[in-house]
Amino acid sequence: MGTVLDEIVAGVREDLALRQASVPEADLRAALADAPAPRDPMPHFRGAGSSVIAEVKRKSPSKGELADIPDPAALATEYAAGGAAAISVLTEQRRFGGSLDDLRAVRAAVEVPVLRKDFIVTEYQLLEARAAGADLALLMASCLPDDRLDRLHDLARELGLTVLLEVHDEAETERAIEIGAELIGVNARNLKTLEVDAGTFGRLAPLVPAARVLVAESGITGQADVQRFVDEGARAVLVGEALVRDGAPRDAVAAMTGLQRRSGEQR
Ligand SMILES: O=C(O)c1ccccc1NCC(=O)[C@H](O)[C@H](O)COP(=O)(O)O
Repeated sequence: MGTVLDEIVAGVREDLALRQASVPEADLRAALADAPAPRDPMPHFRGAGSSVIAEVKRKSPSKGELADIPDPAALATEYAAGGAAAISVLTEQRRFGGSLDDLRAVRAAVEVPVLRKDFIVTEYQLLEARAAGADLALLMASCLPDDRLDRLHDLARELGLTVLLEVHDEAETERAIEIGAELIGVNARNLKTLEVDAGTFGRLAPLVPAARVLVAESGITGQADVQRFVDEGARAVLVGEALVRDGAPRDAVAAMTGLQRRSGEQR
């Protein structure tokens, strides 16, 4: 039997085949001419104190329904007002309830860079991301064999997308370093078992050269968690559930933003 991740990716591929049948790749490439210019999130992540990538997330395989989000643009506007450095939009439909329409709506509403958070396994999905106005795209080492990760990483950069390259163990971290990823996300959630281990970041961060920007992802519930990851070397945190469940998302983002490392050199 396959893992949850295998099942998600299989669904993603089925939905993708339908979209590819209705919008040929050539049309998508032509649409890129009309896409807004990509915005660079790196200066913000390299600034002083913690940055927050605030996520629009309706539901998840690990938790089921999280929040009713009828207007993702309104939520993103609150996040941006709280000081979010970027907005992550989960565009996977079956298990997370998202869409590229969510991403387009968010992109039109905020000035901060927008991340397409999905299970990207083909070139076509990167073209879709850019055509919809994404500034960043997630690539997950756990979903992609070496040669495919290399190709997608190269194409993303050609398209002007900043890649958030997600890792969960030592081998994936080595690959991310080798490939030259500037922005490396350490996901505390094991996507095969869905277990969250907050110790993952502290174990992997020392393997990563200081010039790369580290993002701590998943299971972050508030300021204390952010402070812990900042102390361990994170420049940014990616937060979904805690923000979508919070009645005051603007304040919640503000509380997680700008925290300084309490000891040691800033990465
Ligand atoms: O969130 C899940 O249950 C999940 C399951 C399988 C694959 C991916 C999954 N989540 C994607 C993410 O990486 C998170 O949405 C993101 O890191 C935010 O996590 P959280 O703050 O814990 O909502």
